[in-house]
Amino acid sequence: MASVGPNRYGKEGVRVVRVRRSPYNGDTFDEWTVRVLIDGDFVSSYVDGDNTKVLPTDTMKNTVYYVASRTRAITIEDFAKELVNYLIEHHSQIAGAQVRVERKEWSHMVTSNNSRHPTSFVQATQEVQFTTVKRPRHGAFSIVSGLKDLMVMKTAKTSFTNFYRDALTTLTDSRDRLFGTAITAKWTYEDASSIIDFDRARQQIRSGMLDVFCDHESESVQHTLHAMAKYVLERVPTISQIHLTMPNIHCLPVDLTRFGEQNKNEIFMPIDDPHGYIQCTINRSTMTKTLTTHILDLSCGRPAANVPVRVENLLNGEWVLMPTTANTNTDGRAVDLVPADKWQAGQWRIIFDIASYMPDGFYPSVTIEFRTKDSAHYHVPLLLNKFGYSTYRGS
Ligand SMILES: O=c1[nH]c(=O)c2[nH]c(=O)[nH]c2[nH]1
Repeated sequence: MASVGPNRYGKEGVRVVRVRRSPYNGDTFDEWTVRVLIDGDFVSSYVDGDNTKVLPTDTMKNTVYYVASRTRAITIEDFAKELVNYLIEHHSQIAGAQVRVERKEWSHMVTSNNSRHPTSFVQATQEVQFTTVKRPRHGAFSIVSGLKDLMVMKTAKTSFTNFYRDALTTLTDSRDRLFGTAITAKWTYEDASSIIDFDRARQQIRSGMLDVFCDHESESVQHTLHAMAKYVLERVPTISQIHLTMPNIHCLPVDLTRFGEQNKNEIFMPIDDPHGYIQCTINRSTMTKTLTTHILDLSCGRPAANVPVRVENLLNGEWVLMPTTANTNTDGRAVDLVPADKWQAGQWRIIFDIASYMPDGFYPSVTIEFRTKDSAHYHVPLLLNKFGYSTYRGS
């Protein structure tokens, strides 16, 4: 007997261009490619050829255009969330939906007199941004976002030495090779149902990866990949995991002695294939914990979600803002508020910006100052109502 296992279907490659018109600030231009997949009560369509519950994939394509025309979403993640919700809310036979959106970067053209042209755009990079947003009918969103084809190269601080050797090893140590790769990064949001500024997170992740790539004293692709992922996890608290793929696009020095010339490490031959291929997933749970907090709203006995939190350290008599800024999640928590390399014994303060959470409260913001004796994990919560607050050293 044959039985139908997991199945899903949908539309792939729905291409959408969206122009948002603004006579004052100039237009915006988005190019998205969308894939919609649904699962649910569809076994009879496979077994009996019964199409009565089958939402045509052609209708799914139309739904993409319809939701695109109505949405106020700026980010691909928020658009994908709306599309998932629309499909689940309008079709009772759907048990779960997932939407993938890929976005190509078009930016305003800058003309030769250095002004941003309001209605002309250029695609200056091959880089693609993407997201996959999923939700079961009775469950929470999960969101994995990323970018691919981010081409980078470094010509210094890159070696590969002291590697394992056997009888077939011909590679020699190199202390001054080139390191070129096309980065693919995929990260998972910890609490995808909370309000997240997805574009800001993507920007922080992208620039964090590139900062590390530039300055890292690389012993290998593996070594730099890990440093990039760790740095990003420490600075972007809304993500719980990052997966990086970094092919090693070899550039081999050309032997110029055949032509009576010396190669001063300047002339290389790029090799497409074969190439090295390095992948690794780094999870937050395997990392050192630093400072965490949570806010409990005592007026209703519930966690206070989406409250902006920042941390400062007293260094040489001045308060220095830490690079990690966070909003509390739906459990009222904010984790890893300080990057591990900055977490040390000293005087610290957490500033909770509660004005928007409690607009009629007495305190627009609360600052909690405390001293740490070491770089162990500290948990400093805030218990809050409209007219009072308290705190304690938690664990
Ligand atoms: O950074 C590298 N990692 C490797 O695993 C490897 N293997 C190799 O031949 N060259 C390199 N380079």
